Amino acid sequence: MPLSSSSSSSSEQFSCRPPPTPPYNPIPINSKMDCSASSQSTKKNSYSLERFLQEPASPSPRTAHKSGYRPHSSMSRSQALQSPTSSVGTYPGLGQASNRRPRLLLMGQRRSGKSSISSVVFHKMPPTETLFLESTTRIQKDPIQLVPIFVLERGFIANIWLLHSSFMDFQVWDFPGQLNFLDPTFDFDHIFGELGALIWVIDAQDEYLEPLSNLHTTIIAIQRFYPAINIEVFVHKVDGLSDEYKLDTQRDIMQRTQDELSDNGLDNVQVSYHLTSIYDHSIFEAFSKVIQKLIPQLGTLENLLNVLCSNSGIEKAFLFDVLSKIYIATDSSPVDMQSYEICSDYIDVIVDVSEIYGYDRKPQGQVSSPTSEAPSETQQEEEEATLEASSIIRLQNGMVLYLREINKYLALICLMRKDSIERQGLVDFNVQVFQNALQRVFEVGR
Ligand SMILES: Nc1nc2c(ncn2[C@@H]2O[C@H](COP(=O)(O)OP(=O)(O)OP(=O)(O)O)[C@@H](O)[C@H]2O)c(=O)[nH]1
Repeated sequence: MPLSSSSSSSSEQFSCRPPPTPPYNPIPINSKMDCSASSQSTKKNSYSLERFLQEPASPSPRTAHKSGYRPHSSMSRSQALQSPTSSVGTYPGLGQASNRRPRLLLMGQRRSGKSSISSVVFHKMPPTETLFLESTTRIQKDPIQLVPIFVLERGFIANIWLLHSSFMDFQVWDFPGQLNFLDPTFDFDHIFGELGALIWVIDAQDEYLEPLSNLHTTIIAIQRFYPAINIEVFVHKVDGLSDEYKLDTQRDIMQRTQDELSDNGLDNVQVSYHLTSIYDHSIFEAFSKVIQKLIPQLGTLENLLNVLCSNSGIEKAFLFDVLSKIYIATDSSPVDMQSYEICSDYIDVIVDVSEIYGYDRKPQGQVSSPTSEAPSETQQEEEEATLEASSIIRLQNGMVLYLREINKYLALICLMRKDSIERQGLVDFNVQVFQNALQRVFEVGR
């Protein structure tokens, strides 16, 4: 939906790093990027942006975008809720390796909040409604995939598939707290084979020594056979705790885990810890980090975002999955919670506005052929079919939020100073280059 709003809102306490030195440049379209380089590097190497722009070959996602596109924003929230699909996407690298979806496994003691996390993040359940969730008794397998039904209905499978093969495709398994996977009746391989990440949820408001001991047993058991699994510990329900107590709890859990693993000769196991709550953005932030680790092209995405930021006067850029509000990549400057929160809230604003004022964009192929009676109307329809949603919000503290729809599921949200948006043509151009590069990166991955 071509959406362009310009409004003012207040935002206090905005901490951002100082602006890059102007003048900012258009991203040189013949610059090269190292797709395998570390995320910190913005060195230019093996992928030419010019090549991204000029290679004709296969039908480009951009064409697909034009021809089979329905703006994400025009999909109603209720549709999103009813759909079993979320939009974190299909990530070809992972899927291709095994032909099976990588899994995120949620484990932890009973009532620690596993089902609530899954419902809030992937099904948009309001946090307060999780109070009525019943205890899980069987393993819940939740496919999070992105070949949405309405794409097939629209008959643009080939084009859209290209577009959608760029995202992640995985399953979230909710493992009931009362089940013991070490029981010989459980198929260990079925549970842990193909696992991308094990998310262990600990209720920080409850006694956690026993769950912690179960976590240690689990890590020790899976390390022998599946050392590549990412182990993520969510120190959950921290909304009721003071800042000091939260950090103390996290520190204690880390220390005990480290000691236990060292005692068992597992000094090098990488365990990540996140303080989370479904009542604020922390759960989305934590999931963003978990999912980013499963995207092999993360370094490339970060490099592209770094180049975009440094050439356009952007302070912080996030590539968001709109439905889940998980960011799949950001530039390599540190993420501060306030920036993330305001960008995440911005998505809600845009989705709400689009639900009211959005409309179905006709795919290019369905735009009626020009007639002598109404040529201008057809032209307008064609133009609308090719426009991405975009929006700018000016904040009272001099910062600007810039949103640009990248494709059906992804949106780029940038925070910049007011003087950077004065060169909006330049920013738009650079974002377009970034968008094309992104599509090519995913095509190459496919
Ligand atoms: N305060 C607070 N409560 C939470 C949070 N997350 C979940 N809860 C509450 O914790 C309770 C248990 O949540 P569930 O999601 O059912 O827990 P579970 O781990 O799936 O439980 P089992 O299905 O028995 O394994 C619910 O009443 C939730 O509302 C949180 O971040 N903060």
